[in-house]
Amino acid sequence: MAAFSYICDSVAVITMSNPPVNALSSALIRAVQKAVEEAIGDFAVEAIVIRGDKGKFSAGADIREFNRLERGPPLVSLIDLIEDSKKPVVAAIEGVALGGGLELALGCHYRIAHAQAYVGLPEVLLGLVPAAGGALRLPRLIGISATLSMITTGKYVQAREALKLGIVDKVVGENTVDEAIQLAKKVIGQPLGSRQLSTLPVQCPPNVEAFLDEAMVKVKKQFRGAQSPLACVEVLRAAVQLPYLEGKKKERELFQFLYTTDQTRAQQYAFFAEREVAKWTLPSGASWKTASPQPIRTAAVIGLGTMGRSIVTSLAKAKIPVIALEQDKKQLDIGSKAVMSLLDREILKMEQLGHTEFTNSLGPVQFTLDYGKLRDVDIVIEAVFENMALKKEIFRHLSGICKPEAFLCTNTSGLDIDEMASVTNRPQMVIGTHFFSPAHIMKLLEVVHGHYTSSTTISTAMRLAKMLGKVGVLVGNCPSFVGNRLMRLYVEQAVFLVEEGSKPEEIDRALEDFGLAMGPFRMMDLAGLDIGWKARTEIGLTGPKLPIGTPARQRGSKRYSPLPDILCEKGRFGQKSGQGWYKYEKSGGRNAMPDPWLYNFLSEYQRIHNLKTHYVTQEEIIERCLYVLINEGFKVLEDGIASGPEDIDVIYNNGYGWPKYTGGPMYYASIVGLPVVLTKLEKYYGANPDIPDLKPSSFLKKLVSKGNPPLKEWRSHLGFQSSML
Ligand SMILES: CC/C=C\CC(=O)SCCNC(=O)CCNC(=O)[C@H](O)C(C)(C)COP(=O)(O)OP(=O)(O)OC[C@H]1O[C@@H](n2cnc3c(N)ncnc32)[C@H](O)[C@@H]1OP(=O)(O)O
Repeated sequence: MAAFSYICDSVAVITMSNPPVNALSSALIRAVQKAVEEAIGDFAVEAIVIRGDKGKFSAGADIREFNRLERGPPLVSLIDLIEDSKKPVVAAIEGVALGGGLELALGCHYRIAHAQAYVGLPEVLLGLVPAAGGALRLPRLIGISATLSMITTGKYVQAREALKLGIVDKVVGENTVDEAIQLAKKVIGQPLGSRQLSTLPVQCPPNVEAFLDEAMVKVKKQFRGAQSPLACVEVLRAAVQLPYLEGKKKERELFQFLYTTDQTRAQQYAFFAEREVAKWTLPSGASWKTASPQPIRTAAVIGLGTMGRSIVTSLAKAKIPVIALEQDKKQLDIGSKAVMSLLDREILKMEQLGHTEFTNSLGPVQFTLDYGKLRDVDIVIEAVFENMALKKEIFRHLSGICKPEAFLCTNTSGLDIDEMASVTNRPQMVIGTHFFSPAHIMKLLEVVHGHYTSSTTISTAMRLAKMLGKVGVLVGNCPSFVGNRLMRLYVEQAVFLVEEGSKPEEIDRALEDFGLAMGPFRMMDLAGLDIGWKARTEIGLTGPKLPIGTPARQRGSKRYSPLPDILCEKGRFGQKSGQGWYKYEKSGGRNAMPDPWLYNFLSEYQRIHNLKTHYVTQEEIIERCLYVLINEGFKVLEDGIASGPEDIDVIYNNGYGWPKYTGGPMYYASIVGLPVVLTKLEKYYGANPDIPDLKPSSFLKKLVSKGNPPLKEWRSHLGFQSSML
């Protein structure tokens, strides 16, 4: 744990060591402080280099210590000690310098970074603000505008971009520590005034107050409901308006306020939940620890529709050579052009960030009509449209062509993995890899484990997620898996509320105000209403397969709303047709406007079906839409489709635009209190007995009867249910 120092030609090298990421725990801060004091007091030492052990500078404050009552020595005084040192201090940044790690480096007089390193102030992602001088020193180094972008988004900045911005003084390809020692020697005896960032003026754009006012408005809109991005703008205002020492007080004040909020607790939970889900275990005992992933050196994608194109892009971005296959020449031409344009956009983005080498580091993409080219790939991802017969035909075909060691994946968003696996000669190597659109951007990969899937296959798919920069969540095989299974009920509830008298824009506003990235109606319009319509037609919920005489608003004993089907029959498919739940300026337009036509249509619909409408409050919208989803989450746990509430939360936070500052649906339920959720569900089910999905799940009831245990104990109450994992 201890930082130790040694002297190399009058340069003391201090190594921070706290595996695996050298998080600045109380013990590490104390140890570094001691080492710096020793080095400063040692006559033989003329300069100091600070580095992190095992190729990582530091991932910042030790988040695991956040909830402990006893507090260690403040990082701020260590950083001040470093900055005030009369002997030059150089940070040798390898791997990461994040949060408090970067703040410590900003206290150093010089910074050298390895080309593969990245830096950032991601406190905002934990619901906090940088509070060890970072938000005050950084604008003095790189200006208000660049700092604003970094601290409000928490984005990680690669070394070359950091150099361009002025965060680091030099980027090196190798021997970072040796280079830092050389630099330290070179600057011995030189004045350090201009290198003590806290003493410099803040670099402001003209009319900085107006700039910050505008920033506040933008940030409020962009991070709706989140407190920490607003506090980040406030810290910058303090940096501009106040002398450094007073700015420090304000920084501390904001940090201490945020530190006590539910939002930061939820975001810390979300952070650890993401790491937790990587540690999958099966009831058989196989786990992430015992299974060995196989190497993925080459991949193929079948189908170049919207999903296929972005999956190819995602693989290419991860430098995995990929073969993209289409069934006919016309589709191949359209698809390949679309992929090339996506890749061009990615290259442009990277070039703008200063990564000139990026073009060469994309994995090569080859387009083909020939299945034979897939003979040697390590993994195939099928991404054709949702038709079981077609998918089975493809899997049968792949079985005969691909090498026996190749893994066969499907991007289905809800069809049966086992049925596909059953037509192959390697069912144990078939797995669902459910990407989210656009796949080269969205962080989630739902990894769907079928009955036959081997632990090696799971481990390889989970490794693929990591290679693509995604969070892989292992779930069991059931219709619609986890994400869409819950989402379907949420959307259905929203449509029922429209039948009952609410308007799409009222429902969207309520849920967007809650923090969801997009309300259900805008989401349906964006995705295309025809997709769900086709799926419902195929399974006979509507269209020609629907038995004659079926009541319009009932399927079996359950309530059904034909509203989305009727809109499709009228050619209202959403954005693509210029009208859906909203109207748009043109086909393909994005500006959703309430549509008076729809109001008339709904009144007529309510009249025809003799529906009694009522005033739907914002509270009812939130509760019915979210609690029905949460209720299904409990059923998913009960069915053994997800192994814990964390899995569901990670899926929703990363794939469905759920506000991370509420932790995810299951964590949110735990904060609201399970007895409250249960009581409300009972009330809504009582009023709507034809919506059985509102009937509280037995697992929810069980948890309430056990005294509403904290979320981390829920798994232990699952009992001996049959796990599908
Ligand atoms: C006054 C307050 C001052 C400062 C405030 C702060 O500094 S807040 C902290 C800001 N830092 C961060 O938010 C960094 C978060 N970490 C990451 O982004 C990634 O973990 C990282 C460092 C890029 C490494 O990613 P990788 O994919 O390689 O590994 P993984 O994420 O699985 O992490 C490995 C294990 O390290 C644990 N860990 C990571 N960061 C921290 C941290 N700051 N504190 C404590 N622990 C950390 C992570 O949980 C993993 O643990 P494990 O037990 O193996 O699951």
